Amino acid sequence: MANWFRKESTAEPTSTEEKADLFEMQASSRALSHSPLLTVSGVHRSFQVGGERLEVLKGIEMELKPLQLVMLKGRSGSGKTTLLNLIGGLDQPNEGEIMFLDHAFHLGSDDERTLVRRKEIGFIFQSYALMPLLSAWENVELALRMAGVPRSEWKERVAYCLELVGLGKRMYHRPFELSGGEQQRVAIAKAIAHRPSLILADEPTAELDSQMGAQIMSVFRSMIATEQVTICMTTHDPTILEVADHVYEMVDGKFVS
Ligand SMILES: Nc1ncnc2c1ncn2[C@@H]1O[C@H](COP(=O)(O)OP(=O)(O)OP(=O)(O)O)[C@@H](O)[C@H]1O
Repeated sequence: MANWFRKESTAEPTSTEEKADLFEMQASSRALSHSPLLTVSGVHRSFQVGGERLEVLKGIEMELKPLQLVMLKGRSGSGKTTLLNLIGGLDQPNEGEIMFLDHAFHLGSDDERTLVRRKEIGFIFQSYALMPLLSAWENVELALRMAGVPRSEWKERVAYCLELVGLGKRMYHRPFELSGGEQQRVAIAKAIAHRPSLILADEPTAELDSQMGAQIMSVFRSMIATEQVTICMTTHDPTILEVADHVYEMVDGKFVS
């Protein structure tokens, strides 16, 4: 663990609880300081496909500042999801650095990145990724259980998150009893429930009509204000891009300005 936690005090955290406390302290001090939440420097990612090497990311430089809504745009296959996976610690670069809070995602082991991810990152996918047999309430509760949030906090937090996304009256519906926009709002409540500092969303509005897409963006905006979260998402939709604080355009594995 020596490389993983930057020493801001002389005592290394040892237990999972101590590490969790440290994450929270780092996240809140980061939000106050306005220094970047995430920095990507010189990142390359390639894949071996058959006998060939496919260069997908070719030197990415990027920064996410606290409380920003940042969007990645680019043609299909340009590398947006590959980058989102690296930022979320689901994958590692072949070259370059990814610093998230004070964690070096390019160096950490799978287990170390998983620990940070569970605590600090929420994911939202185009296809909602809800458990079909569980109600909206149970889906959000499951996210809290997975993140190790004490059971005593679940009830209040689940109710709060579902209210935040405007589903106060649909808490006990199962996914098939909800519209696409409502299902995506459950997915958002799930992603935010454990109080992450970063939300990563891959095409969160792609399955929705423009009115529902606009509603999701308005939920994102209120989440940034009330939950002190930073959001990085991919989109193809030009009307949605207008809402962003910053847009990175990817062309063939690189950002163009
Ligand atoms: N694990 C992998 N192995 C091999 N090739 C991969 C892998 N992951 C991604 N790729 C390739 O990398 C390229 C970029 O894929 P990526 O999913 O990042 O694009 P994208 O910009 O998100 O596209 P879309 O908008 O269609 O989702 C594609 O050509 C894809 O086939």
